[in-house]
Amino acid sequence: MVTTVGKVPPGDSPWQNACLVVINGIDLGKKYALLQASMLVGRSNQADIQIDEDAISRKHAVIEGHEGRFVIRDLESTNGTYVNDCAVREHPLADGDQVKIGRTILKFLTGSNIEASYHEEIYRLTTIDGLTQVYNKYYFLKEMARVVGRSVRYERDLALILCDIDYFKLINDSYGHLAGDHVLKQVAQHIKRHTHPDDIFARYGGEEFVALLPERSKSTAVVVAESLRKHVDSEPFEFDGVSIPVTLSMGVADLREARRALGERGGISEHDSSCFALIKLADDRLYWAKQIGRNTIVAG
Ligand SMILES: Nc1nc2c(ncn2[C@@H]2O[C@H](COP(=O)(O)OP(=O)(O)OP(=O)(O)O)[C@@H](O)[C@H]2O)c(=O)[nH]1
Repeated sequence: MVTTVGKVPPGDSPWQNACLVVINGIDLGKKYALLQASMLVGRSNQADIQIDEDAISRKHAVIEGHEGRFVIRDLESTNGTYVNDCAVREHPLADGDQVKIGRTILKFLTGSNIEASYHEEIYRLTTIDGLTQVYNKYYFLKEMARVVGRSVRYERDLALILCDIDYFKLINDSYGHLAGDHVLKQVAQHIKRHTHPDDIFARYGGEEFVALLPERSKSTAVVVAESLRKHVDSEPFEFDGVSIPVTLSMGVADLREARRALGERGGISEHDSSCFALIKLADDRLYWAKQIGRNTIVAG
């Protein structure tokens, strides 16, 4: 039997219908078609999938394709290769799997309509944060404008919680970036569990999250925030068998007080400034929560 290793001519390849798309990290949205029987992933400029990131080894992993099946193999890299958050030495890839090397996440796509899947994925990238899989800031601000408009029109309550992980840089520095990423994902899941399906919750920045609570007063939002704060404070965050202490600081505000602070009334045109005023009020309070010692909530 003769096995041909090397470039497969486009059009003849059962592998042309597979690719990796960067969903987190440098070159977001970049697509790598898996056209060769063996593709090297690493920092080296010899790599077929070259990712210039410190946390990635020069020859980090290899993806091998045979008869439409793909396997990823770690090449004894320093920081490991992960598939769907599990460290792997060698692992078959299935459609939708997320491969993480260093800070980069690549999504494996395969199937008969790879272009459609790819465009769907690109659309997801405009609304969903690749690391935490919750909404991103772009989506949040768009939705917030809509919800604020409705709350003003019908004079309904609307509260906002802005939440920041304390000393997150120290977590990265002490336990490594992979541990930091793990904490971000866990915190996102905790917030999700503490919010209502009608709430709009997003990753707002590096280690900052935001939740908009329609038809809820500030006092209700404070109860939600306090329960979340306590939960995260007492919950063990574990990564690679190591326990990481995590706490949150939060600023809480509501639309009525934000609009009072703005000194405006009625009309459509000021929705943008109402959004801005609400975020600013919560952000000022978050700043105070940090100043007075962290692991706390400021709401007024
Ligand atoms: N692991 C990881 N780190 C990130 C990510 N995004 C941002 N960061 C890091 O988050 C850190 C934020 O640090 P700072 O803004 O100094 O805040 P902090 O250390 O949390 O300090 P306080 O907010 O004052 O308690 C920076 O070191 C960023 O590099 C990410 O996606 N993953």
